[in-house]
Amino acid sequence: MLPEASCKYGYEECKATADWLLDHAPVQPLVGIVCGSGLGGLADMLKDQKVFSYSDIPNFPQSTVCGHAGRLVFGTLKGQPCVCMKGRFHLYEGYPIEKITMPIRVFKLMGVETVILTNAAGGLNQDYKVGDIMIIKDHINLPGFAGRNPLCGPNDERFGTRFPCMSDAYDRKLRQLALDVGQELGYSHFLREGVYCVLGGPSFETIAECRMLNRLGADAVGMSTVHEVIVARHCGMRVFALSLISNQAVMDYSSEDKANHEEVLQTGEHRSQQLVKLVSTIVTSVDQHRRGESTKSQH
Ligand SMILES: O=P(O)(O)O[C@@H]1C[C@H](O)[C@@H](CO)O1
Ligand SMILES: Nc1nc2[nH]cnc2c(=O)[nH]1
Repeated sequence: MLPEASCKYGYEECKATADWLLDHAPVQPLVGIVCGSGLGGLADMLKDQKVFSYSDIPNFPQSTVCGHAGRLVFGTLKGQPCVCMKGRFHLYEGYPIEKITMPIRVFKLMGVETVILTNAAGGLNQDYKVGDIMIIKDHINLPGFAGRNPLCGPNDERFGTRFPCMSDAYDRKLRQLALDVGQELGYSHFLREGVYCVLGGPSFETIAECRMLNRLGADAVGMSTVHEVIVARHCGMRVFALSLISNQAVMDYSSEDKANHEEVLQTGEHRSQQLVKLVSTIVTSVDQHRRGESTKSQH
């Protein structure tokens, strides 16, 4: 017997949402940006904005977490048409995993080619400091080990293949571009490259869990991004992702430190200017890169 098709957030619903947005938006976006906890300021960099409340968008989930405003912002960045999610969805909010990632498929159906994801994360790597920005080069999908993968269930070939590759999930050229841009901006002393591990949350990790994750090869731990990355790669979009190290994961039994959401939001505020500068310069360069590629292909 075939498994029951769970079509609640399937192709037709994503297409209806994408069509509705395209009918109402001022631009057709090529770049999609997802703002992490406390990083909603990234949306402010867009010019000529048109803002939609998630509650007004057909089929869209609602934000329930402080630091996630629940607004979709369309606009341009140096002429580049963009869409920015000011607020994302997390497993711990109680949403089905395919609902968390539904906006990524809506991005795809609106014509987005490159997705830039940001998050706040706890630093596991002992060389990292609070306020560092980590370019994600790879991930560990811990919920995926237990079968929680957004691609579980019937595969819709209109989005992508049944068995997508993930060894190249984080675009190498965009990572290099970010390192170059970071160097030009004088950010190299707080720019890192590392491995992000997703957990379900909402409780923060125990000391033993942090030690284990670090030994497994994770440099930072969080509660998001990976599911969105898997869905974005499944449907062929280019992915770039950043973690803001918002707090140091507690790894020492003598420490009095306690992870908390207030610190996460505060670090976002402190680093927001540099993060905006970094992301906006990358987006502008992505455009030049794309134009360069299309000029090349015409010759
Ligand atoms: O949406 P992100 O991954 O930035 O949010 C992180 C994980 C939790 O939602 C929250 C914990 O402070 O921040
Ligand atoms: N799981 C997890 N998510 C975070 N988001 C921001 N900081 C943290 C953290 O320390 N752990």
